Amino acid sequence: MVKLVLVRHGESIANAENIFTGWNDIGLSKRGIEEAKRAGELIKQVENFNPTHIHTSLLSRAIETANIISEINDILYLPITKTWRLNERHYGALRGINKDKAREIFGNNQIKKWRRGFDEVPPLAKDSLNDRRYDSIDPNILPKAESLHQTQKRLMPYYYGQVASHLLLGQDQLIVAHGSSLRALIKKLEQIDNKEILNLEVPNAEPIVYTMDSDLKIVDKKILS
Ligand SMILES: O=C(O)[C@H](O)COP(=O)(O)O
Repeated sequence: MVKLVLVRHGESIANAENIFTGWNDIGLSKRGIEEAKRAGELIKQVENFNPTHIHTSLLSRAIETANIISEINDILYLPITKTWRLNERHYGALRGINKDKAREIFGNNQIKKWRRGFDEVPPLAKDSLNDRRYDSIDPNILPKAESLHQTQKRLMPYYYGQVASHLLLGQDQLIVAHGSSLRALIKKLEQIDNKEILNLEVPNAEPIVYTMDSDLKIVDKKILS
């Protein structure tokens, strides 16, 4: 048996202010730092979880959470990979807008479709991000907004290549990422259909512990809170 643990970052300053974030790089709130510490303590109590690698995004809120969890678990020495493929879904032109304000502008139904639907793409950002953390990525594949489906398409090659490959060797893995990038991954891992995914929420800093068999079939799932 092998374990895969998924954690959404602790509350960010934008989460606290109810603002669409996506690829905007916003740090943890004070509460988010405490939540990350608690997630670290919860992970410490998972029996037989000995990760060999940590995977996170290029966004500070996830990196900070991964660092706090690593410190609490005495695993700061482990290799940590930061990849845009684990970034939050790109929220396009919605980034920076208060979610209640967006409901007033676009209507509740449309906002729900953009936030929780599988194929709905939010309105595109006007410009590509001018941010050197993305310099090494082909500009043709850098998104200006993403549906959950598109997020899943850019994430899964990383999961199969860099995470599942270790799990198949019996090496536990830890992923610290975001609400929608984790929903995209969970949808695939648990084969959740396009209708059911509307109801899946991934709260901040509640570790999800999967135990998998040698074919990476999920035999147990626990959400720690
Ligand atoms: O990017 C964001 O705004 C949040 O991380 C998650 O968005 P959501 O509340 O629509 O899931």
